[in-house]
Amino acid sequence: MTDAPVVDWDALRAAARAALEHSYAPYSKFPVGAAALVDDGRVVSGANVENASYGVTLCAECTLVGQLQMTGGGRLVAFACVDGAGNLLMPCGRCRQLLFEFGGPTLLVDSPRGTVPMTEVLPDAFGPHDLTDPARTPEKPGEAPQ
Ligand SMILES: O=c1ccn([C@H]2C[C@H](O)[C@@H](CO)O2)c(=O)[nH]1
Ligand SMILES: [Zn+2]
Repeated sequence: MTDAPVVDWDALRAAARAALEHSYAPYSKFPVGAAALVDDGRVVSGANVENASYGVTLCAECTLVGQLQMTGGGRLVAFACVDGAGNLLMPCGRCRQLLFEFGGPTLLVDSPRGTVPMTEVLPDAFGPHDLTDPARTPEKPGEAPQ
């Protein structure tokens, strides 16, 4: 049993708000900023990047995961996401799946009703553990199979 991680939620929310600066949301005019604590202490962030072909839009969580991978990978421990007014947002369905890959069931999500674990945000998640063929399954979430 590992101890609950120490999370500076104020700092994480501040990082999510800072990420808003990089949002490209000319169509929805709904900027989103996201930030996450990584198990090595890093904080990674992302912002939504929209497209004239609306469905091609990248949520803030997508660019956050891109930054995670491009700065050394690791496992997400805690996550926060805000709108342009700085209000906490819950990730959309697709992003819940995206976050599960890199945070697993213990990822803590900052929500308007308090901190909730991924098991509540995405119950009965489909994940790496469902790919039973070892050749296809990472050793642990966020770790690519060799
Ligand atoms: O979890 C979410 C949900 C929505 N958005 C973005 C996508 C789009 O640019 C805008 C309005 O849906 O909000 C995110 O970035 N993350
Ligand atoms: Zn999303």
